[in-house]
Amino acid sequence: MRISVIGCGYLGAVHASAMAELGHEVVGVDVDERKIAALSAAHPPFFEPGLPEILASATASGRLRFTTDISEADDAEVHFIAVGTPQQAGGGAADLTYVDLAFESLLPHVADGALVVGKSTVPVGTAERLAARLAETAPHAALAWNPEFLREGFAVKDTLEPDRLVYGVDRPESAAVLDRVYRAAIEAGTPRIVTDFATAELVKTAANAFLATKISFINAMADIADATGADVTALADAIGHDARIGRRFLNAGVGFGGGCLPKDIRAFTARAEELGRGKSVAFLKEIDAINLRQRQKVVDLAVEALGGSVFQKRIAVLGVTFKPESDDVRDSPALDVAVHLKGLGADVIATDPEGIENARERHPQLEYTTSTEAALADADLVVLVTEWREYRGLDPVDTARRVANPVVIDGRNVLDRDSWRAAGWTVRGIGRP
Ligand SMILES: NC(=O)C1=CN([C@@H]2O[C@H](COP(=O)(O)OP(=O)(O)OC[C@H]3O[C@@H](n4cnc5c(N)ncnc54)[C@H](O)[C@@H]3O)[C@@H](O)[C@H]2O)C=CC1
Ligand SMILES: O=C(O)[C@H]1O[C@H](OP(=O)(O)OP(=O)(O)OC[C@H]2O[C@@H](n3ccc(=O)[nH]c3=O)[C@H](O)[C@@H]2O)[C@H](O)[C@@H](O)[C@@H]1O
Repeated sequence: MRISVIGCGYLGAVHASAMAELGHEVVGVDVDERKIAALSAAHPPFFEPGLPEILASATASGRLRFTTDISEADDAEVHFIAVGTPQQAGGGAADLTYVDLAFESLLPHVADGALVVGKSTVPVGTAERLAARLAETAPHAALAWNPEFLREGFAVKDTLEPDRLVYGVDRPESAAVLDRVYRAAIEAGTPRIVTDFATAELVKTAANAFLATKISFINAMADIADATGADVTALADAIGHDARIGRRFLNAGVGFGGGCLPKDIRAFTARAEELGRGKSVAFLKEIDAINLRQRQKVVDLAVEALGGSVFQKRIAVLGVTFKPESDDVRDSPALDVAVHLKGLGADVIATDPEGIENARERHPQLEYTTSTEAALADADLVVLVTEWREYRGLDPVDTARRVANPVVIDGRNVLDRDSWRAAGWTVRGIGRP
């Protein structure tokens, strides 16, 4: 099929490449010339495992090209909209400017019989509004909402082998078109839910709200564990054995960040308030507050570990991205902690395998190094805030020799406390003695 993907960021670049990998003819469109130049040269403009390989093979096959010229989307049968929906400046609601602009710029290029498919995460009601606009200007085309559930770090696999497909449609023909797009996944038995626009939009928001709630729940338990000497990791293991609860997303620590969970729960709250249903999701404000307190907790632990002040103390911050296997620093708890410690007068040196460039762009005031050894050298305190494999795998004996003072705050509860303590370290975790 001929497909266009409007917006080639973390979601769109992977989607476009994956669709071409599946055999479709794909054009990726973005307004960012640098991004398009990089993608056209088969260089991913961000770090995502597996993307370089499929981008290279799809580009070489001739089935994938990138452009800043939206008129090249003209002959596509399916147009995916994958532009950003960030948090509005000065409020919690989603900023739909990019969706609206992309949609308007696409309208003159929508052929009769084409399907416009929203992938961006939007407030419920958006699809209905855009469908009405489409009916005015391209009455022989249709709209669908097909939310995306990929995780950064696993984006390629999640796109090629999704755990479910959700189609929000207003006519059966649209579902049939999407079935052709996702034929491979459907033949592999992927569950598919065909529903209306509002439900499809809400499925996405609800899924992210649930995941955020799960993380804040365990972080709330970690706080009680801290007050009582209990161990939140053992608690999570024990409740996680109950299949109704499940162990995944019960890792206590510095909390959730990224370009999605934080802004999505705020946008959901704002939309529910607009609908007069603010009370129903008021708990999400508490989920957000618990999450942000985790960042402060790690900073407080650092101050405490250094005897009440971090002023002019050398602190090695391990990790700046919001999670491992990504270079994304959007709303990153790790970077927030580093910035906060710097603000308290600490001599912070932050390191990360992939995120330094993005971090430096946002916070040039911090000192960065890509070398873990250089970060650790003569540190008065080590703060692990993104659980990259290389930090989890640090040898406590060797690491103790590099630092000035063997004290570590394990902001992700990933270090083996016994072996670190046996090597002379003072170890502080989150919700663990
Ligand atoms: N990043 C992720 O893991 C996931 C993101 N999403 C949702 O997907 C959407 C996109 O997110 P990301 O890819 O992370 O954002 P991003 O910021 O990485 O990418 C958005 C892209 O859209 C481009 N763009 C903006 N206006 C445009 C226009 N008028 N025409 C063409 N391109 C335009 C930007 O230049 C940028 O490259 C958001 O709604 C997000 O919530 C959903 C699931 C996963
Ligand atoms: O809408 C989106 O963009 C995506 O948001 C999340 O994906 P992602 O942001 O890539 O990352 P997650 O793996 O969900 O992690 C989010 C944050 O939660 C934190 N987290 C995760 C799990 C956990 O147990 N504890 C915890 O603190 C991570 O460190 C990270 O900061 C969802 O998992 C995806 O399904 C969704 O498509």
